[in-house]
Amino acid sequence: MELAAAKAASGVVVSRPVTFVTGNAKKLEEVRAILGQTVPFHSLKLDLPELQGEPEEISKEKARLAAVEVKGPVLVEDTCLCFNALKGLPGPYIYNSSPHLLRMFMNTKVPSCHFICNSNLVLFIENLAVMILFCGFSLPSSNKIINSRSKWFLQKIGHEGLNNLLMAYEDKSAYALCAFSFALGPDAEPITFLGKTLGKIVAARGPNDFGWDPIFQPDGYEQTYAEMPKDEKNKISHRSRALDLVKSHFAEAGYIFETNDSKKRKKDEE
Ligand SMILES: O=P(O)(O)OP(=O)(O)OP(=O)(O)OC[C@H]1O[C@@H](n2cnc3c(O)ncnc32)[C@H](O)[C@@H]1O
Ligand SMILES: [Mg+2]
Repeated sequence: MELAAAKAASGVVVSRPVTFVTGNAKKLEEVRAILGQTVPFHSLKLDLPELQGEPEEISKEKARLAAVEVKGPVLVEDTCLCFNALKGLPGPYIYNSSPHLLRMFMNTKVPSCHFICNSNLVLFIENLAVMILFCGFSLPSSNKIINSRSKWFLQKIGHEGLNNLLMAYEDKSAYALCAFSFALGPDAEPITFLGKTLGKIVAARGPNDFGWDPIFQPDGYEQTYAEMPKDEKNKISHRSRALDLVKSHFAEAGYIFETNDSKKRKKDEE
């Protein structure tokens, strides 16, 4: 189906550059460095609701909504950090939760704390409650379940909290998953490109300037994402793997982007 869409798009004239919709400056920095000149794009911050579900579906729906807003070609991205011991959670919910419920929980002492001597068990129960709260809260909207758009979870429990979620498990393995979706316009079905990097969750090391980079150590490396030079992360990251597929798609589809110059030339020739 997606292949057919790509074939049908071959040689399609696109009237303007792709709008990469994101509100995350660090993400944008990496996308710029990885894509270079291969895909003509500019960026735009739009506050879009994010569907609850599988990463691919969240990303696709985000592209549909973005294309309607932009009325043109859009690229969107959704990134997850998934813990194998927790069957893939936090996953897409790494940054989405209800601030009200979370704040309520953070300010409430678990009653059983007074009676349980094993502090690891207390921590485990607290973590479990956090997981239930942040995965369980959703609002029905337009027949779809849409997450509360607030971005508090990572900020609230931090790197240490994310490590603590795995405290009761020996398996610290995890993966970073990136889902880009591209839609030619509001009427086109988005195409999704996935990139995955395997690794493990470690105590935070390195500069704290991009999300969970300090606690993710990719397999085969002694450094966390945060400790790596940027160009090294960009060679092996979930984002670069997904963007390699985006680049191949653009190369194969042969979209023709009209620039202001080419539009002017065409007008002059007429
Ligand atoms: O506007 P969008 O593009 O959605 O930006 P966002 O910041 O909401 O981004 P996501 O929903 O895709 O990402 C969820 C969280 O994961 C973080 N994140 C995304 N990519 C990351 C990376 O490569 N390294 C570390 N953290 C990352 C990001 O900062 C968020 O806290
Ligand atoms: Mg987001």
